[in-house]
Amino acid sequence: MHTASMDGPPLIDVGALVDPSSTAEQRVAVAREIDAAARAWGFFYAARHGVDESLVAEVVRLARSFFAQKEAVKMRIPMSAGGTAWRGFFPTGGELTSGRPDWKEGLYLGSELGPDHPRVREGVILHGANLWPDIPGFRATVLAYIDALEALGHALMRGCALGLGLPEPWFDEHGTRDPLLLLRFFNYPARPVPAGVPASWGVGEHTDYGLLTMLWQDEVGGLQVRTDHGWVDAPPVPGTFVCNIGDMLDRMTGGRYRSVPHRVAVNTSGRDRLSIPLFFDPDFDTVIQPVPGAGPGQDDSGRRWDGANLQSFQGTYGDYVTAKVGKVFPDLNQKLQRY
Ligand SMILES: O=C(O)CCC(=O)C(=O)O
Ligand SMILES: [Fe+2]
Repeated sequence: MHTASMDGPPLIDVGALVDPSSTAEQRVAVAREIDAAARAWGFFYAARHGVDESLVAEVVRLARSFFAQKEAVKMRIPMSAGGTAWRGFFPTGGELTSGRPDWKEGLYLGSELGPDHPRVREGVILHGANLWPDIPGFRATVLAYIDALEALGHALMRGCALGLGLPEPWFDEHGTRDPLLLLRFFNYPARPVPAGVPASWGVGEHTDYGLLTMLWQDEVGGLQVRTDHGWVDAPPVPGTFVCNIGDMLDRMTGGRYRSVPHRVAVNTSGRDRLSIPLFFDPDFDTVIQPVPGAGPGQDDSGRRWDGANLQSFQGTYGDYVTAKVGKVFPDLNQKLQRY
């Protein structure tokens, strides 16, 4: 296993997991590397991931053209218009990750569900239609990207299953048949934090809620990962996705695969930083249960950013994420309380 930087998360060639002609032996070899990285770091870089380079480049171009618009144009699709589907644009300072505003702006997207979808009809949070900016090609390209990353997510989860000694399709049959997919475009402005705005981070320390996050980042850098020996950079590596384990996979594996805190420094590079995470999460109705062979997880509340004992969580993924969402977006919380 080579490392992406001297002492950053490992870089893994995941080609065998996405290549239909690979052998079981080749896939097991990749799974072993993912297993080691998920235990030691909770993070790895996925190289040779099979997502078309030109599709990635097109998404990046569209994301940049979205953020380059005037604030008033971006505010034509504010998150407040997305309601409980949790879609749309929020301006810098609009998201509170660790109770403080983050110095970033973002566009929230996800699987496109029409008004007749049963969950949309029921008003289930995080489900619904996107708010599309008025930019040619935006919708088709974003939806193609979500599909491509969904395929990669399933492939990486099959690698996790193999790494855990489970049958390859184990997660497909236990929670990811219809995964919750959330896509975000983030712009960390070069513009400094104005005096009086209490923003100390691009994104404050947090863990991700679901199973697996696949993040594209540009060449600016700023992502940091917590280790037992302090914070370590996860610098940009062209052609890769930074992948990290979320809370639910930590819970399901009894802490064997770790959902590790990370954060993004305020951008002082002099140019804007773009990042694009895709959150590959369990089906909303999945009751989160330990995988076969998972030991009893240890209470890790003393180490966790939110003081929660993840291993004691009982319920569906929907229960978990609903409780979290309201803390990050106070406006949405008010809606949830009414809901
Ligand atoms: O922008 C990044 O590099 C990381 C963002 C992140 O951690 C998140 O959105 O959960
Ligand atoms: Fe994150």
